[in-house]
Amino acid sequence: TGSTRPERILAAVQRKATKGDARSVVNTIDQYCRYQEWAMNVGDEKGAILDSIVCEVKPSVMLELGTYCGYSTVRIASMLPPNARLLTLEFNPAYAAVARQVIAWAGVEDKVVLIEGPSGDWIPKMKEEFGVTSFDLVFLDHWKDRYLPDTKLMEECGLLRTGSILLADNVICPGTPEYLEYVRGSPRYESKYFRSHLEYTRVEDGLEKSVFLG
Ligand SMILES: CCCNc1ncnc2c1ncn2[C@@H]1O[C@H](/C=C/CNC(=O)c2cc(-c3ccc(F)cc3)cc(O)c2O)[C@@H](O)[C@H]1O
Ligand SMILES: [Mg+2]
Repeated sequence: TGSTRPERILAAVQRKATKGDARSVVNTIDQYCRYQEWAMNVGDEKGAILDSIVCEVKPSVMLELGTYCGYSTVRIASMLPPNARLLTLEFNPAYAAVARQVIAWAGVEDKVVLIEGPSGDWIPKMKEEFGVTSFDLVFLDHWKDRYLPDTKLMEECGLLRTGSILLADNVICPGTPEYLEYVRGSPRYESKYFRSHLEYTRVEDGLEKSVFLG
């Protein structure tokens, strides 16, 4: 049995990226996925928008839904101050195993808690298991039809406070129509679209930033 795409991405990181250098890991994955084989990382163009929002918000506690290979996990963690925490949820054990090694190679494991399992099970346990009061920033990048149910679940679990920010990837491609309709139509959110492109392509895509108003 051959290697999987995430395993090949990890091999590229361990071969080419400087150990302990998060930016080198990010650049290596972007290089590999642009010139060797495409993969569903948020990528360099949308990643720059993600960086600017993480820098602006300066979250103390952040949640990422859908770790995959850990590309955005490393990107975000490299922007966080030492005492900030990034919790990231991944339910595919093989992807989680790759992500743990990518996160370790980047040297950001002290800021990251990778939780293996489905968001639907873990979101209701965030307070009791991880001492989370509320999330300052949530990056949604998992199955697109789960953005809306998981947002409603976070609301119900009291994990969003006035000013909490949701940042959603792929609102155009593959698209998250129900989620967009909800956050753009709800009086409880102030939403803004950041136009960009699908990672490593010229296809339109973008990020939706939605501030929870309480
Ligand atoms: C129970 C399911 C919901 N809860 C979940 N809880 C925890 N982890 C979950 C998860 N869902 C999915 N995941 C994980 O997130 C990741 C899934 C991401 C889904 N992303 C996409 O489909 C995607 C797809 C594209 C894409 C765009 C164009 C195209 F032609 C082909 C693909 C681009 C992207 O940027 C994407 O993010 C995987 O690692 C998966 O195991
Ligand atoms: Mg994505």
